[in-house]
Amino acid sequence: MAITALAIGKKHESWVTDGIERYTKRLRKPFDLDWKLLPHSSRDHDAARDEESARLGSSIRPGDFVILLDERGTNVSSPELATRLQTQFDAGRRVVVVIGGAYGVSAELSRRADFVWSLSQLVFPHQLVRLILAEQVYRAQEIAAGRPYHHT
Ligand SMILES: C[S@@+](CC[C@H](N)C(=O)[O-])C[C@H]1O[C@@H](n2cnc3c(N)ncnc32)[C@H](O)[C@@H]1O
Repeated sequence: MAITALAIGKKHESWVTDGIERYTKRLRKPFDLDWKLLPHSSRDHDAARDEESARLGSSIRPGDFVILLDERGTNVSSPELATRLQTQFDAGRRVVVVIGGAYGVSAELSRRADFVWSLSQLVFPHQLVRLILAEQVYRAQEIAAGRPYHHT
């Protein structure tokens, strides 16, 4: 179990590192986030997207529950996210969250997703999406545990 976050770009940039650390270090199983950071493609646009998507896809196993972050997906509330994650943990599935690179992900990788999650219709830089993901997973953990971090 646990959550694997797959992202393009070998490191967290300095302007988001503190924030990502702040939340990641507070996570405990099964909500702990295991960051797998993959290199950018040196190619252009569609070729970069396809190469990066192939790399992201090769880190996904057949039984994984794949959440793709994409602004064209579905919005969920934080309590609903907590429930969705807990359901997958209860089923014994590893959750993999995919953050695309500058050009998003291929149609093939998109089809593999079990859930396409939109944070907003606004497009965010992928480094900022890492930070939002870390905070939302921490929030989901606290909601699932019944602790008061999330005020409704
Ligand atoms: C700069 S965006 C790429 C946007 C690009 N237009 C595309 O075709 O997907 C990089 C990645 O950040 C994530 N992302 C950006 N904004 C998002 C949002 N509002 N909701 C969910 N994910 C988002 C997605 O994973 C996206 O692939």
